[in-house]
Amino acid sequence: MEEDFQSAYQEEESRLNSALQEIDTTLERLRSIPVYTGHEYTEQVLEDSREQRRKDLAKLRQEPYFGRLDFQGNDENERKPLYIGKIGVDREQVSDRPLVIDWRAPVASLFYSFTGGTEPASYEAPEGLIEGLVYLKRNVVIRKQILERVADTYNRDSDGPAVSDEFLVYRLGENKDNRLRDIVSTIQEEQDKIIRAAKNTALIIQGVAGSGKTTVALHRLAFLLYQYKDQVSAEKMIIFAPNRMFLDYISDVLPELGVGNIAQSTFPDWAAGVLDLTLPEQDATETMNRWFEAEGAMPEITEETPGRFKGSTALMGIIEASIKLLEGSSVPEGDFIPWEGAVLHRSMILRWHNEEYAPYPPAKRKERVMARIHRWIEMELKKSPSAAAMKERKKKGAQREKAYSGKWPKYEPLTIYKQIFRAVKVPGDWPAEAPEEIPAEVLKETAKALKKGIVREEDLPPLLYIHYLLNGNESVSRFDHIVIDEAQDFSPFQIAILDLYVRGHSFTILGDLSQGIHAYKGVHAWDEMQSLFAPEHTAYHALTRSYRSTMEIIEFANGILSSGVHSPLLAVPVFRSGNPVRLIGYGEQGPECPADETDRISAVRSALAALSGREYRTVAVLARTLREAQELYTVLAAHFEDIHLIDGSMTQYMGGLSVLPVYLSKGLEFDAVILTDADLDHYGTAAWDAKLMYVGCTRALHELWLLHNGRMPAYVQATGEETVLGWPVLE
Ligand SMILES: Nc1ncnc2c1ncn2[C@@H]1O[C@H](COP(=O)(O)OP(=O)(O)OP(=O)(O)O)[C@@H](O)[C@H]1O
Repeated sequence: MEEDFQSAYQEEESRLNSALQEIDTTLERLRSIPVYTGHEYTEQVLEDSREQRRKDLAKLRQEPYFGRLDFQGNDENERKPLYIGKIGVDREQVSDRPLVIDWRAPVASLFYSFTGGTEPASYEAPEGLIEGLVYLKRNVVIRKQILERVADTYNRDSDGPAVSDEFLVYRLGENKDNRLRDIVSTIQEEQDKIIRAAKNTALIIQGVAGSGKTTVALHRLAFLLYQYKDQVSAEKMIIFAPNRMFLDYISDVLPELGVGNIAQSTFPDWAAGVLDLTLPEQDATETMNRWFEAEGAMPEITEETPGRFKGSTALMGIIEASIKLLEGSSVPEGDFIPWEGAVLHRSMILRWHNEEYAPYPPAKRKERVMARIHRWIEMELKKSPSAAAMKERKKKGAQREKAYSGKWPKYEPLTIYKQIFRAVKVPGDWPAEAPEEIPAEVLKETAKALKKGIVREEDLPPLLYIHYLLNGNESVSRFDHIVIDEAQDFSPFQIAILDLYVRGHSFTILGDLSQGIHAYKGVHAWDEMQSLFAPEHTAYHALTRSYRSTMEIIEFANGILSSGVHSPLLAVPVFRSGNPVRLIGYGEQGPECPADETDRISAVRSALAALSGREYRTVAVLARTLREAQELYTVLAAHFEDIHLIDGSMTQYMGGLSVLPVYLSKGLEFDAVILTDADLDHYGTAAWDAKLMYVGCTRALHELWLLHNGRMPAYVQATGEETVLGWPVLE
């Protein structure tokens, strides 16, 4: 075994040296060609491609590839070692086998999809299905040109037919810094299927916590840019994420994959841009406070909860009907008379409006009709008997034109939205009462907020829809692809709106219903979203394997899922074992928690002190509410360096020691997590409380400690080998 390893290592070292030499020689040759700065088009194109190659090779020199796959196609007479890296590079002689194959290339898909066994494997190439035998799947770790590790994940010539998880487990065991990383060297089969799925589909992915949803979505973007390079561009792709700090957290992955310029936004930021609205900055925080900071049980969520109703397609119907009503009565009453003696009959204006410009949306239609009226005025002016009369008429005509334009309905989304909720005076022929389909409580609350000038996040989809119905989307350039992360917090209405702004229903929609802590506005079942698309335009995938946490943490979190969240979607762990989950009561004593240090803050301090010897790079203290997080932070800041409070307003994730309310931890991960207040005073027995607890527990990669004062909810079960009670014994 050791001998095999030695020889594999030597073989790879010598291949690395020759690859580096080849890269250097090519690079030297390319650098010796003078840079072309002239105006000849063909020369410019050649120079661009040389420059791209110089850049690729310079990058490749540090870490040329990460994997090797030995494959022999059925119609080939020898097995070929294929080296797979983040960037593909051809040899100087293009007919030769590439020096490095891009991980997104068709043949490289075998590196991910091959799951062992002696049967032939196949991949889809442009020329058709290629079948053959895989002999070797090998991971190599190269850093700064040094070969650090060689691990065979599959070897046909050895005994075991299965693909080994050893390298994956090694990778997962590493400590993390403050950024999400690429996973090109260890993408798993079920993830690869999603990454390489066809472009024009609304993919809906339900994935348990830590199943790689965010990571997979980012790799998928890189794949789409490679596979459909003539049809899509990075500038026309967008990622929607829950907040700006999360966008910062994921911001390194795409550049690592050689992809730049993809827009990243939160839905409110994007919507505010389309609507040209300035949203009050505190809005999201206010909504969070309403739902997460209140004492006692969460209010019941029904279809009449404002966020749920305003996110429903029922409201879309109400808006459509209201705009129709407005449109039907938009041409002002009476003929248009620019000055005495000239008459443009309303019947003519109606003909323009209802027939000639009928295909245009209302706001555009009004623009066209008014432009036509303007042209009519100019023709009439020419009939003036004298220059003086013309001047007089011109002045009067302009005034009346302006007045006439003012009599049209105000085609402005916020005004119409306020009218629908009867927060302002409604147009003359609208009924005084609001549409009866709007639940009374929603009507009252929304009208009250709108009268005060408050626009909430939940008001954005309806506002956008009104904007769309008024103006159409002809003038905006549509996206080539949209990624929606944490999609369980999105409403069907949001998705329906985004579908108007993307070509070919090209979506990657990822989320986890078990983490649906924003159920007051998000979906409760994926069908709510899937039913927006025709069956041939949508596909559903489930990711059940979880990569983030140790087996102990996953098993423990599964207990919360099954007995608290009541979800059948349990996570399947990778075989990576770590320390047991620790449950500690404040009142308990231990060698690291002296008798007098029995309160909450002392317990957290003791826990942090105990963990500090373990060299974790990111540690989180998760409180139940923001207020409690703030209190903890104030005290801890005096004792610990590199400590940060995450309060929802941050735009950057700093790593180190973070103190935050549990609901803001969604999407993030930490080497170690201390979840304070894991007791019945802070987490009730409802599924929603269990979801919050599940989110908190699944943030931990290697270590999870729960501190509690008194009884814990029944779904926190201290059974089995994966948990241990009390403080650790001093080592
Ligand atoms: N195939 C893989 N190889 C190595 N690491 C992986 C793989 N898949 C996922 N991971 C790691 O697992 C962790 C979780 O990934 P990610 O945050 O993308 O998951 P998620 O499903 O979005 O999680 P959550 O819903 O809990 O926020 C990350 O550290 C990621 O690097």
